[in-house]
Amino acid sequence: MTTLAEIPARIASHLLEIGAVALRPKQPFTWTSGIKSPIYCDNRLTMSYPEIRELIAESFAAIIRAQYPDAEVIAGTATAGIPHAAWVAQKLNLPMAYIRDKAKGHGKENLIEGIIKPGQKVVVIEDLISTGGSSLKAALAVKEAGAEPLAVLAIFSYQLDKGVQAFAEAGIPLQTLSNYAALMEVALEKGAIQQEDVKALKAWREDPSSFGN
Ligand SMILES: O=P(O)(O)OC[C@H]1O[C@H](OP(=O)(O)OP(=O)(O)O)[C@H](O)[C@@H]1O
Ligand SMILES: O=C(O)c1cc(=O)[nH]c(=O)[nH]1
Repeated sequence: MTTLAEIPARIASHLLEIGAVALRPKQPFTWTSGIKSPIYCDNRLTMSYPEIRELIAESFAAIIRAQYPDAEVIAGTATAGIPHAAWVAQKLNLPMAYIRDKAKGHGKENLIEGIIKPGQKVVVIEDLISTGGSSLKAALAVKEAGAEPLAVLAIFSYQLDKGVQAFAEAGIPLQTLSNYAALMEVALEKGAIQQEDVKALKAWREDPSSFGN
């Protein structure tokens, strides 16, 4: 049995094992925020591993049962949060919705798909937090629908100052199953990265916006 305290290392270890974490310092990745980064974490790969996605869903569900027992809707962020939200909603026998990054340009032109009613308490499920921009936008959409975002839960956070501050300013609780610190520790232990990689990543994290420019 895994205790809650073991989850960050266990999830980090799984992400490394399935090749979700890529380092590419010489050919930086472009993140959704426009930030150039020597590291990319593709949590979407967890969908393809039933035992890992089950651990993720059960961990999210345990947090919601313990801390947000009033949750009435589980809402995924499009696209990578959607499957995890579906598995959590199924476990908790709660309604599920998802929130697009922008309203659909045709059909019903919805931003939110599924039902979120005014006054309902909503937990937002995201796969990853970099700047927090995407998930906070989703939480804002929940508010604009007249509902209450109780928290954002995500699989992984880079723990960047920008993201941490954005959540604090928005007054929305953020909880993640794993994070950058746990990933670095496990990756060093496993020999997946070397001390010099950690040093280079540290320099990038201190000023991510100017990296690769
Ligand atoms: O915290 P942020 O700076 O907003 O970055 C994190 C977001 O970026 C990724 O989504 P992406 O835009 O790549 O879209 P996807 O979910 O459709 O893959 C990820 O799934 C998060 O939603
Ligand atoms: O910020 C992003 O766009 C981002 C970073 C990352 O490591 N993984 C991901 O899926 N998106």
